[in-house]
Amino acid sequence: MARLSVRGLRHAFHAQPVVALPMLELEPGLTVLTGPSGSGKTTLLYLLSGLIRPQAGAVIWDGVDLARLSERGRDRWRRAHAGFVFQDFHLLPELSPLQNVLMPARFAAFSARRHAGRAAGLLRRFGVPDRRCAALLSRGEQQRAALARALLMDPAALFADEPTASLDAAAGRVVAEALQALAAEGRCVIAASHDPDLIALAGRRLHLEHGRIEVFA
Ligand SMILES: Nc1ncnc2c1ncn2[C@@H]1O[C@H](COP(=O)(O)OP(=O)(O)OP(=O)(O)O)[C@@H](O)[C@H]1O
Repeated sequence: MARLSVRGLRHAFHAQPVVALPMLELEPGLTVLTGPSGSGKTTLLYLLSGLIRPQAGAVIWDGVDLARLSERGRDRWRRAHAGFVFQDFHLLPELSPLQNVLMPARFAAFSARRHAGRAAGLLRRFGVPDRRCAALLSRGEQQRAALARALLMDPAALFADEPTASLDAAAGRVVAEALQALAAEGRCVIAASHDPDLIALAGRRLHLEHGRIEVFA
């Protein structure tokens, strides 16, 4: 079970403060980051997942401070502990859904064959049909395939940037409910979103505005 502690987190672009978060403790559950465009939601997601190193402060996952790791160390941490879902899926359209889901295994010590059963199980779980290539999936199916890919290595932390923004309301609700179910299984799921359905399912909301962050339980 993942636990996140943030202390004195600050990050600025061109001397313009974007993220200032003195303290945050997160246990497994669904947390949504809200706020107007440009308020720093994506930047905060990147800081919490170690994609960028903060200029000040600590981002501690289960005792490991990502801010003290090298870029390679953070890469290694992400491969073992983090999954990512993006607004536009980021699937490779010419590969099958199964091949897409297996992508994270290419860096793993085990061969892709060891992961094939788990990948197929995840596609079944999210109701993604077997097609010749991912480009033939509906948008909702593509995002569910992306969710399956994010879960291949069974990460304790799942990060999602506007995961329902490219979907219609019905497909978006399916993805939002899947994120809630994944959080209920003991993961820290952190999603930036404007989607009222997803926000309504969150156990916690962080609202970003003018560099300030308010926490709503
Ligand atoms: N690499 C960068 N270099 C310079 N400025 C950046 C960089 N990344 C983000 N910013 C700036 O930081 C601010 C916050 O951007 P960010 O993408 O985190 O906001 P957001 O809340 O996710 O916005 P949106 O909802 O539009 O995606 C913006 O003013 C943006 O222009």
